[in-house]
Amino acid sequence: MSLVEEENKMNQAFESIPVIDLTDVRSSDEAVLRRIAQNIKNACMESGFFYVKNHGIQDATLRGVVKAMEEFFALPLELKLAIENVKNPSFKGYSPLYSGHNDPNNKGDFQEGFEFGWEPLQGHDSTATIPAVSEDEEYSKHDLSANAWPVELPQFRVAALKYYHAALELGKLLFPLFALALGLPKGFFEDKTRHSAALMRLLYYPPQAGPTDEVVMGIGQHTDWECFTILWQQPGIQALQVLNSEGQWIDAPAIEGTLVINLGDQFARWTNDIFKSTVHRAANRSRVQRYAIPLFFGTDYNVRLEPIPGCVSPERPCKYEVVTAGEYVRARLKATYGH
Ligand SMILES: O=C(O)CCC(=O)C(=O)O
Ligand SMILES: [Fe+2]
Repeated sequence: MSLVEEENKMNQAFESIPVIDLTDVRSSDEAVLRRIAQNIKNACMESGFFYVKNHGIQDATLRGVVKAMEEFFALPLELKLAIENVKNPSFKGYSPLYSGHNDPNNKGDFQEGFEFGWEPLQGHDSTATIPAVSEDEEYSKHDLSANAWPVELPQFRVAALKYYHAALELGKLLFPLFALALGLPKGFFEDKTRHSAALMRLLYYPPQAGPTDEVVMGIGQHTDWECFTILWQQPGIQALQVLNSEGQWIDAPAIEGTLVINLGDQFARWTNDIFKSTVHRAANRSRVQRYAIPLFFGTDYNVRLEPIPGCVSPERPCKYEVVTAGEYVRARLKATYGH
């Protein structure tokens, strides 16, 4: 059965998000990988969201980055504004409250953020990754420019990059599984993900207890733009919600020991919407601060987002104009953050 035919048989709106066990993700046995890929495929076709457990990222690495975030966001505002993203040619650095407009109908996202991209981390084994470069001059400034670290906190950079590299490694293990899930050779995305167009955002959501105001969300409803996002969310606080096809917001609780993986628009474009890039939002209605860390993992900026065979048919023609990943991300950045 082709992917289009399989899709036609699915008509139930999802009501929960599955947890997938990655214990065997490093296996060299393709049959083992195929079993994991089958679970991933179901989740991708249904909601585009799943949790992963036994993902291999050390607790200490996560504790390190969370401590670093707490210290960073507690700095006086003027020190954070010294590295505000608008001062950086590739918009790395700090973003203040309300500066993002993920939902253009909102008054701004009620979150602070810190964004950075690939940088080598000495003594860590994923330094073999080459930095993002683009053959397209227009986009190269976006991925090549240096990160903007806070000088006051030297440990912040180390802790953030340690987690970045660990999450990047996990992301690289997932691409072959997505390829298998789509019935493609395992290495299909290899030559399309050489430069790790992966951006990490450290997010801080101040508490928003009190009467619910739908207009003030921590992050307004949106889809992500890349292939997939690896999201760590702080345990113990319910904030993230995912919209199903019946217009219901389904809670995506923070499950201890897991990460959320959600697909973004690049995968929706590769697959002509057979893999879902689903609308989601988050608001911290608790009385304590909440932290979250997405890593947005895309293909290289010069890669054209063309539909994969099996995802188009005469009844399901290609829904999207073919653009490069860089063109797409840049257009979304402009619409959301004005740069
Ligand atoms: O904070 C969260 O749980 C979600 C963040 C998110 O959706 C994003 O940054 O794209
Ligand atoms: Fe998102």
